[in-house]
Formats: sequence, structure tokens, C-alpha cells
Amino acid sequence: MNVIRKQWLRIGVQEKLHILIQGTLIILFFILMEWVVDRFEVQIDRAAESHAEETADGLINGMNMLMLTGQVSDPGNRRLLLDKMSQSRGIAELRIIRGRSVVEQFGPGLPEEQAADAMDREVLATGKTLFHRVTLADGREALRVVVPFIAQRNFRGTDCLACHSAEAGSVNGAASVTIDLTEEEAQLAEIKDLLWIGHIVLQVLLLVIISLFVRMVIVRNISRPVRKLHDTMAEIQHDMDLSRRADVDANNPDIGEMAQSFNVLVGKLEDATARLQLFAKMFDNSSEAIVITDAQRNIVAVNPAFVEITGYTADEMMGKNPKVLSSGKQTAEFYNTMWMTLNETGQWSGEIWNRRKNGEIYPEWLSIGVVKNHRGETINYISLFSDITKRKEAEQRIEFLAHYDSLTKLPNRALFADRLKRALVIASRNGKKTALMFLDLDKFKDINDRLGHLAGDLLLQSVAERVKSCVRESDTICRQGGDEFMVLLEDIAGADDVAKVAHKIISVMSEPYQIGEHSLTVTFSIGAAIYPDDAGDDKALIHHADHAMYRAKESGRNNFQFFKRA
Ligand SMILES: Nc1nc2c(ncn2[C@@H]2O[C@H](COP(=O)(O)OP(=O)(O)OP(=O)(O)O)[C@@H](O)[C@H]2O)c(=O)[nH]1
Repeated sequence: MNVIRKQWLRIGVQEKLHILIQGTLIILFFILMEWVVDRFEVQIDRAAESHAEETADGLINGMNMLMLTGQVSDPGNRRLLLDKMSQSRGIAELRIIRGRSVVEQFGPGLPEEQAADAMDREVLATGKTLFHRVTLADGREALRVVVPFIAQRNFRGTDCLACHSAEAGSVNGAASVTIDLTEEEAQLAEIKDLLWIGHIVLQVLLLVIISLFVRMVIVRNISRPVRKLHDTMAEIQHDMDLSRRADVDANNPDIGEMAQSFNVLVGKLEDATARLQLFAKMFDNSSEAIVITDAQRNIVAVNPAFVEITGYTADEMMGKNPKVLSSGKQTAEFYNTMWMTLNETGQWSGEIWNRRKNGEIYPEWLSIGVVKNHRGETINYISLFSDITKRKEAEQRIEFLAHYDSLTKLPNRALFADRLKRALVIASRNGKKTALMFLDLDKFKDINDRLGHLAGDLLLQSVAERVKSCVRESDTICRQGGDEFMVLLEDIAGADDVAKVAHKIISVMSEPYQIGEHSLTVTFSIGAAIYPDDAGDDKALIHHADHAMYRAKESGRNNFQFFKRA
């Protein structure tokens, strides 16, 4: 059975269709042939039966004649009658069988007149005609009919009871007629042969017709459209031209629908490919580095921005864990919190320090997202990061510019104001003194005018350095603007401390500066005021120190003055 199934699966649709159609026709023709032969056999049997009955009738009539003429008691006459009648066409054997009443009245008669078999006995017992197909000793086919003779006043025109002492209606005897069916069987065989020949010729014809028909149907409706569809598929695959579509034949529902479904599929593929290309472009052109890992956190893809930022090639990173980039700046606890947030919320973003291939450590802004499948299982992690070194530098620069003077790198007026306020609060709390010195370069305009603004700038930077060297680390110097400086001296004992610093500054300023090829000497006019002696708050302190400085200017410059109340 399995072998047949395998063979069946191996053959093509054309052959399958052919086998099914022709197989069905062969079975139908067989049934038809059987039916026709059966009909003929029935006809033959009926003809033989009526032949037998007629012969039996003739025999009875003959016997009656012998009875009526008183010749029946001579066995020779009876044999002669049987011999004569046996000569009739189609009679194979003819016998008279004596019934019980005849045997009792006239004796057993000739041996062949005794009941010879069960069929004879059954007819004598029942009085009913029996028919049986038999095969004669020489092999011929025959029909044997045993017809009973019934004792009656009028049995087919004869009063049996006139001579027979038998009960009316009892069986007097029977006639066994065997009809030779050789001729009919020969005819039937001939008909069978003709039917077979006709059948075979018809099947050969059908073989050709069905073959042509099936081929035509398959080729036109299946093979040709399938080949066409296949060619289109192959072209699309070869050219990767997803804008192409297969021809749809509305008159061929099967393949037409298949082509339509194929077109829908290609359309979806085209859309998906376009989206994929778009994402691929984004991936390649993004200025942000992108890293994709699998669920085990092994890298499966990195983009060009990643290569640019980290210095690692894509090949070097494939299959590696992104922690190879770790700078060691973050603690284990930091990473634990990061993974916990990621697992709980599906995303994390923050600042992190990583290490480039060349060993350089850099800050990056990192965002990690978890990708899950429809079962909720993590399948990928996507990380995006950008190198924020420049941003951080810019922030630091903005921060610096907000609080420091860009030229001298000294605290600016805003930062100084803060420190002054804080210093006064501390001094007030601790009962200490704080001094504010106001310094203005003398005739600085002349230097600018003479040597240019750039030389003036260089001089301002050098002056700032020198002033710094005259005070403690904890003291604050600020460039107020232009050529003006302020110095905040915290925790001083009294005016002497301030005077010492002022004279120190005047002293260091006497040394000439080398600006390019020019040797320059500049001086300061310095004014000072002390908290809480000269002023109760920051504003007044500045104002008073400024006032003192003006007095120094008025006193011929290059000198130091304390605030004096008018
Ligand atoms: N090179 C340079 N010059 C500056 C800067 N800011 C202000 N100045 C100049 O510094 C000079 C200050 O002059 P003043 O303080 O008004 O006058 P002075 O010439 O110093 O004379 P006195 O203060 O009266 O002794 C001006 O010429 C300003 O243009 C700066 O950042 N760089």
C-alpha cells in the first residue's frame, strides 16, 4: 500500500488525472459488459426452459398416443418414441420416469425409467417442475428440466384416470429433458469476445482522446500559466525588482488567484523592504552610535557612528559584550541599578563614561531599549549613544564664562559678588574682619593706545598673575572690568594686614613687564575698606573701597589709600 502511495505521489498531475478518468471508464465498461453478458445468459436459459417444456409436452402427447393405441406396454415402442424425439434439435437426453402409482400398477418398467437422482425424486414428490444447469459427461453445458405428469381427468386433453389407478392430482411420472446449450454457449462466447475486442478498441481510443484532452486542459489551464508565474517570480528574484507584478488571468480562477496572492505578497515585501531600507539608512547615517545585542547581550550589529566614536571596527565587536567599552569609572552598583531599571521599565538612559579603543575615556549619553517578542521574551537590546565630550566642554565653558573673566581667568563680578556676600556672612557670624581692595591700573589707556589692544590684553593677564601671587589661596581676586580689579581678603586682623598686601602689590608691580619686544612698567592706584569697620554690607564696602581708590588716584597714583569718612 505504501509503495502504491509513493508511486502515486511521484507521478505528475497529468498522469494522475488520466489514470483517474480512464480507470473510472474501465470499471464502468466492465460493469456494462457483465450486465450485457448476464442478460444474454438469462435469454439463453429462458429459451432453453421453454424448449424443454415443449419437448416434455410432446413426450407426454407421444406417450398418450402409445397408451391410447395400446402400444405403451411394449418397452421397444417407448424407447422408439424417446429415440425419435431425442433426434430433435438441441436435445441432449430424454427420459420418462415412472411415478409410484405407475410402478405399483404396471411394474418398474425399464431401468432408465426409474428415478435416477435427487432431482427426479424431488419432482415426483412435489409435482413441481425443476430446472438445473448441468455439465454433461463430455463437458458440454446443458439445461436439465424435469416436468411432472399429473394424474387428472383431463391432463392436457387426456383422462389419465381412465387407465391409471391413481389419485387425481397425484404425480404419475415425469419427463427429464436435457437441452444442449453448446450452440448458445458458443454464441455467448462469441458475444463476449466481441465485447472484449470492442472494449479494448474503445479503451485504446479513449487513451488517446483522454490523453490529448488532459494534456490540453493541463497545459492551457495549469502548466502554461504556472510556467509564466514561475518566470515572473524568477525575474523578480534575479533583478530584485519588487515593483514588478505577475499577470492575473481572470478566466483562470485557480492560477489567477495564485498570481493575485503572489502579487499581494510581493507588494507587502516591497513595502517591508522600503521600510527596511529606510531603517538601514537611518542606522548607517545616524550621528548617534547604535549597538544591537542579542538576549545574551552579545553584539550582533553596530553602525558606522559607533565605529567612529569608539575606534573599534564592526568585525572586532561582533559577538562581544558591550562591557568591553567600560571605562571602569562606573561602580558595579551603577550597572546593577541600570539593568534593574531596564528589566522593569524596558528602557534606561543616562550619562556614562566609556573607553575608546585608543584608551581615551569619554562621556556619552546612552539610551538602552529592550526589544521583546510576542511572548514577552527579551530578544534584543538596542543602545544609542552619542559622544558628549564637546557638549560637556561647551557646558563647562559656559559655566566658566558665567563666573570667570575669559581674559584673566579670574572670578568675574558675579562670582565675586557671591563670594563677597558669603565672606561677610561668615565674618559677621565669627566676629572677624574682611577687607575689600579696589585696584585700578594707572594710565592704562596710554599703553593700549601706544602698543595696541592685544598688548594691553597680555599685560592685563600678566598683572592678574602678579596680583594673585600677592594674596593667599583663600583670598579672591576679581576683574571688575577694564583695568579694574578687586581683592577680597578674608579673616584679617586689621588695617595693617591690608596695608601689607597693598604695599606688596605696589612693590611687585614696580618690576617691568616684557610684552613682546616692549618692556613696560605699570602701577596701581589702590583703595581699601574694611568690614565691619568702614561699611555694614557688601554694596557699601565696594562703594567705599572704590572711593578710597579715587583718593589714591587723586594723590598722584601708584599709592594705597584706606577709606576715610568725610
Ligand atoms: N587691552 C584692553 N584694554 C581695555 C580692556 N577693557 C578696558 N580697556 C581699556 O582700558 C582703558 C582704561 O582706561 P581708564 O581707566 O579710563 O583710564 P587710564 O588710562 O587707566 O587712566 P587712569 O585710570 O585715570 O589712571 C581704556 O582705554 C579701555 O579701552 C580690555 O579688556 N583689554
